[in-house]
Amino acid sequence: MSQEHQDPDLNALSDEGGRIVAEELDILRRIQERLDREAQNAPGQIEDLDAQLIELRDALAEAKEEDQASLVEQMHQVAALSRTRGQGRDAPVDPKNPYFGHLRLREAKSSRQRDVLVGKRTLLDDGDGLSIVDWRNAPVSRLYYRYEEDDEYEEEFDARSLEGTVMIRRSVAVMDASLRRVSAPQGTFVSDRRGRWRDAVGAAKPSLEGGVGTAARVPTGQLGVHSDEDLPRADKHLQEITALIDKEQFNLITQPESGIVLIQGGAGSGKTTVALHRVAYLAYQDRRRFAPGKMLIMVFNEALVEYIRHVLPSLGIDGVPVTTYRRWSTQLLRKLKLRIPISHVDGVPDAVSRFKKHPVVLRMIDDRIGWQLEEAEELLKKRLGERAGAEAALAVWQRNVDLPPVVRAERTLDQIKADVSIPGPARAAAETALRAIRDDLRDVCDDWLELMTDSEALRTALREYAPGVFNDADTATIVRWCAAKAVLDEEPEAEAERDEDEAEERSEPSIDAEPVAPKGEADGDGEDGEAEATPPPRVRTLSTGHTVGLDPEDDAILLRLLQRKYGGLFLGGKRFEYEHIVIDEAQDLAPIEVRVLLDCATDGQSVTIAGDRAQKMIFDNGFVDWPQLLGDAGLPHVAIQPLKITYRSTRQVMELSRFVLGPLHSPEDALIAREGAPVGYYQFGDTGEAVAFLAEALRALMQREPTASCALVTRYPQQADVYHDALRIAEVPKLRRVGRQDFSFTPGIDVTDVRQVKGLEFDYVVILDPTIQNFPEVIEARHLMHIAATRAAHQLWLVCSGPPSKLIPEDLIVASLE
Ligand SMILES: Nc1ncnc2c1ncn2[C@@H]1O[C@H](COP(=O)(O)OP(=O)(O)OP(=O)(O)O)[C@@H](O)[C@H]1O
Repeated sequence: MSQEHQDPDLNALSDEGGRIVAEELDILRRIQERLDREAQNAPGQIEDLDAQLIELRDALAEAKEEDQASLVEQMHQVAALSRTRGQGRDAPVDPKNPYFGHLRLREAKSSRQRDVLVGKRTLLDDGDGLSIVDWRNAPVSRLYYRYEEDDEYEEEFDARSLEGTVMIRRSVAVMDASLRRVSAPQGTFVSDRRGRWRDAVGAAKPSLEGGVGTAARVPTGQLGVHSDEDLPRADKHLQEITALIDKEQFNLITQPESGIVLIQGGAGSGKTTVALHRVAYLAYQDRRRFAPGKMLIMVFNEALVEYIRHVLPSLGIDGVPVTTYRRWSTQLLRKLKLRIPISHVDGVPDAVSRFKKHPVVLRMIDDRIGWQLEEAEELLKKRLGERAGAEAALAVWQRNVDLPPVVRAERTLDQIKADVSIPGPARAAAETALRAIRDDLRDVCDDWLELMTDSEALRTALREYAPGVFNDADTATIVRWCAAKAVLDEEPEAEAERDEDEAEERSEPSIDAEPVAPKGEADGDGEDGEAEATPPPRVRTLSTGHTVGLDPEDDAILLRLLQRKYGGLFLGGKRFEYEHIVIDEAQDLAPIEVRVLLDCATDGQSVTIAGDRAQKMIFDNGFVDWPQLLGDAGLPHVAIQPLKITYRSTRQVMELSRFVLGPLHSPEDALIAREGAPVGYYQFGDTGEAVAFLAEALRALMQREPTASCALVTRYPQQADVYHDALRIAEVPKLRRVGRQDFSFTPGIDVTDVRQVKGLEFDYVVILDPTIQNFPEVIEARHLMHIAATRAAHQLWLVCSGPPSKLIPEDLIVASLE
């Protein structure tokens, strides 16, 4: 039902609130009437946008100064529309949800006022002074994101400087064609479904002042801070987030298309939000270059894959592959058809995993390639001997020094073959040598086997490049485990005979291999199809009963070897690459993995890296801080862009989370978060008592706030099983046990363990049994408890049925006993 059919009741608002809301209702009505008119009058009519552009350009040349601003703006809008339509992806303004921001601008020169609305599509001004600008149309929407109400603005549009004052800046929520919320500097006003408007309380934005006095008051022992389920909440609708994006976030989203943007931000500061909006922004700027299939979003776990896939359509970028590193690398390696079967073994010893993620491996790869090239040159020289033309042939090889090794050998071979100025005998000798060199350089499986099984070289590298990192026992484990990989070099006879075609398929990758479309490679959809198309994964079983296969960490090593040898990854003769790559939660990747990803970006390296040093979950990748990761990944000069405001969690949650982090938290980070309900600590003698208390609180919560999401988070999965079973018996509604990242992202109660919840968000979080055993005073426990706590948007409880962890502030525990 649209707003016009309702009878809004503004009686409960102050005069100012009433005036603001009435003004917004009027604008919405005018826009909706116009959209109705357009839909009736000209269904399917396609405007000649090019003609409009030319008209506007001519008008601009002759326009009076006071009209220029509006004309330039319209030109931008038409140009943007034209770009979108040119790709056949036009979508009209959605009358149910036409815009989310409102600016009233007064131009300095003409003193004329115009209303510019910001939304997800463009609607040109048809003379009534109202237009909608696509938020991705940066020159215009920049005014919305960069300026506050009453600010004077000065912006360059196409080399013209436009000046004026922002008279009004409001964000609005239109849901199902009805205006439901208006946020203005004067206040936030909300309407229920029946059109009754009121002032919103407790909705203060995070600010440096801390919004004192706006905390939602919650009776002790009650889970839940919202009394009115009718109230639309900011954090549940991504479209609204687009309205709320702040200046710093917008600056990051609209960074130049090329180059690496590294975002460091605390939990809930909007890193993922910024990264996804950046993808949408780039796609809008250049749909051809940043087509969905040419971008990649790499996230930490399957739950985030699912969550982001849900979100992409609302940003207009569905079709962008979203995946995890593991899935991506395994699928890619299978497509590359190496002669070693791509199947992984479990139970990799910690020391081995740590070694394979350590930058030492990058150095070992570089060293190995260095030796190979030296040996190659020696061989070439030896074969050429004193023959006439030897120097000329050698000079060709040396001239190609900057090419990737395999390409260098191939190119040199071709050039020498074609160079008739080199006498025949020298040419023939060079050709023989170069063929052998090329074949040797191409064999990355051999490289990998050598790296793993040359025990002496391994020991030396560990000693030299990672002194003190691996002790003698670690080194022994690494050498032993890796040496066993030698067996992968042997093709079991039965298998080789069983399927000759298959063996053929697994031959060394070649730049001229059969074409395989890169699209779908990493989009996750191919997982099943992938399994069908690729030889079933196999491992070798030794007589000892041990299975030998690749370790998960080997994927990155093999991919890196291929990149170094071939100058990239090639599928079907084409470089496998992306126009833009998002790497989320980058602190949990190893430098070698980041390096592999970066080298999958096209020239210009358009990459967004987001992460938080405080949210480490992988502890064996050697991550200490960004400068070191960037250095190891070959990016020493990338600037780190901070996001400082916490949007997800309240000040109370963040204060507790900082205490939990202890020395891992950098004290210079200011805490900017909105006020909220106090963190609750509840101590019980045993689990049964805790369950009884929780069951009551959760039942009441689900009754009061049926749309709420709540996570009950344990340290270990088995503990989640226990709580889940007990709560189920206690008939807690909408209860789910989430054990394998299979969140439904719907209202209800998810019982899960801390490793599942990374990157996610819930209205309420209860950490179950934060005891001294579950969360001891060690780095890993600090990070894990911090991650669990910062998933809470509104309220956090700690429910403990054992001696409490030292990571919980003493005064919180004491207060709970009073
Ligand atoms: N400018 C903003 N105004 C209001 N809410 C915002 C803003 N930016 C982000 N948010 C909201 O804050 C929450 C956290 O955002 P997001 O998940 O992007 O943060 P993050 O930094 O990736 O978090 P984490 O590192 O904890 O996973 C989301 O609900 C998001 O919609």
